[in-house]
Amino acid sequence: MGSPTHVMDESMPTPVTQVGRDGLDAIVSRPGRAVVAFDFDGTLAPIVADPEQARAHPEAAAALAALAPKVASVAVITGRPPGVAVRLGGFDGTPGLDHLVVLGHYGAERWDAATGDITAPPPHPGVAHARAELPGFLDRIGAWQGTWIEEKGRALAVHTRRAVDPQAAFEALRAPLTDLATRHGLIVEPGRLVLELRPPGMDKGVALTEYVRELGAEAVLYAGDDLGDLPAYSAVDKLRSDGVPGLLVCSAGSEEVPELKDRADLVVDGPQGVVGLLRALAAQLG
Ligand SMILES: O=P(O)(O)OC[C@H]1O[C@H](O[C@H]2O[C@H](CO)[C@@H](O)[C@H](O)[C@H]2O)[C@H](O)[C@@H](O)[C@@H]1O
Repeated sequence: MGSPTHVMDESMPTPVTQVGRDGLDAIVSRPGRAVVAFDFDGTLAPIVADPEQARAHPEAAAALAALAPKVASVAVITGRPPGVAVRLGGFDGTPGLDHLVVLGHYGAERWDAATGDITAPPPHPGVAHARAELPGFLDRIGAWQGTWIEEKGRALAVHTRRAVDPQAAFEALRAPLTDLATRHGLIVEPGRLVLELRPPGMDKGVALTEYVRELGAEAVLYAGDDLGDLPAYSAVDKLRSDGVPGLLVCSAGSEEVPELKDRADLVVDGPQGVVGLLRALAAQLG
């Protein structure tokens, strides 16, 4: 694959791959049959050291709102609890986003703007056990200073961005946290300097595929930046092979996760580039 197109301005870019161009053509020619879906952190929201301080790019909600009435659905698919993504994104009550869907916790929970309701399965008992064990466990294994636990309700995220050597701190935790997660029937979801202990059985690929099927969509766009977005990338590949054209976008604001760039049809410069793409697409759809 060649070097993907980078979006710097707000003209509609040309995807570097033929399948990506076909995906974009399908979205533009039948927008009312298209689902456009976005990851939150790193894609709609710039990465910051404290997850609670993260906010969607200041123009993201308006750009999503300009696009939403022109397509079948705009969705946010995130590892965050859906209510947190809605709050940090400023999505609730935004005119134009009255049908936004947020698939949170990698698709395990769903928030519908139309009702304001969150639907969620029962909690996994392993999370409570892991929660009780985790602080002492991190002390015992000598986790790097600056390592901290984000309480997510349905999951626990161990962050290393605040350590002196975040990547070394991350690598040192990977195997022991995988052991702990396995003992409690959980999986480890690696992300950008974060290892999340969460229930198995759902990922962004399953969430995206089910949503596309639910709507009977005939084209799909997915934009992401992190390892947790790779299942959604694979889902778009599979949908394409099943006859649903798709466009894969990588929000590449840093070199933290190089894995997505090579698989993307289009690379944009972080959340600012995603906002530019949203605007360009909305303008093209008239
Ligand atoms: O699926 P996403 O929307 O990308 O959410 C994945 C994780 O995002 C958050 O962590 C990331 O963003 C933080 C704020 O910018 C940053 O400090 C951290 O290093 C990143 O990994 C969130 O805190 C996690 O719970 C999500 O799983």
